[in-house]
Amino acid sequence: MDLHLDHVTLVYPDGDGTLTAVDDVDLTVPAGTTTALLGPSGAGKSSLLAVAAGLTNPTRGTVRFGEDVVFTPTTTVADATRARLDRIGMVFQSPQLLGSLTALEQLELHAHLRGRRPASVRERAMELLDAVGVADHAGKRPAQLSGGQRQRVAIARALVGRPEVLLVDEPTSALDHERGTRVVELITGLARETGAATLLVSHDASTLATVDATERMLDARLERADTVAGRA
Ligand SMILES: Nc1ncnc2c1ncn2[C@@H]1O[C@H](COP(=O)(O)OP(=O)(O)OP(=O)(O)O)[C@@H](O)[C@H]1O
Repeated sequence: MDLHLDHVTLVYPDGDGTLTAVDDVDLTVPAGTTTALLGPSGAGKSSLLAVAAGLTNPTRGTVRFGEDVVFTPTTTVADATRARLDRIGMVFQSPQLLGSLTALEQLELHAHLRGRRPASVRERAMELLDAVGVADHAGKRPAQLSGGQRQRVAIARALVGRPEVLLVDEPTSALDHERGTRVVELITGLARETGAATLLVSHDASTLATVDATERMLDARLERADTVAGRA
């Protein structure tokens, strides 16, 4: 399913006034592809991701999956939570794994919370741990894994519910260039295989060789690609 942000604006209250963190952004991420979102600190990247994830409603505009309007200015918390559980996978800057669970259990719990049938979950979870290169560590807890391995488990966990949309916030910030590049490559490959429309926020353009498209955000707006190329 394609991800569409249609005229998305997000305004925060700010003292006596307001702050426009996202200003009339139009963006489509086709199913199975990965779009990277770059831009300086404070440009609005995390705010845009939060709207795409239904963590906050847009002030104006809508988020669609295909033709299906999923988040609007009036979406209820219950509907947003349900859509997030059923249809969206998220990877955060830090892996946010549960300390007492093994890698495999992190995925199983996540799938069960999403109401997936137990019988199919273990097989899918092992497939994904294999796909991200940590199948040999399925029985280990986070403290027994390296930073890169933990991030790989978090990526597998985000995909275990078979999400239509995958949202990734700075997955490489704790990794060196080599590992960061490999994690982005892994995400773009999995997006292609699973058909998830993937939006990936990054600070580090040098790790993005494998993404399908790059957008740059500045002062709450998207710059178009030709503008970016002109400035590169
Ligand atoms: N909850 C909030 N309330 C008020 N203002 C906020 C809130 N969250 C973010 N902002 C402001 O919105 C603007 C965009 O912030 P955002 O975190 O989306 O930027 P970013 O591009 O993700 O930055 P970074 O790369 O540093 O994470 C900033 O001016 C920020 O101060």
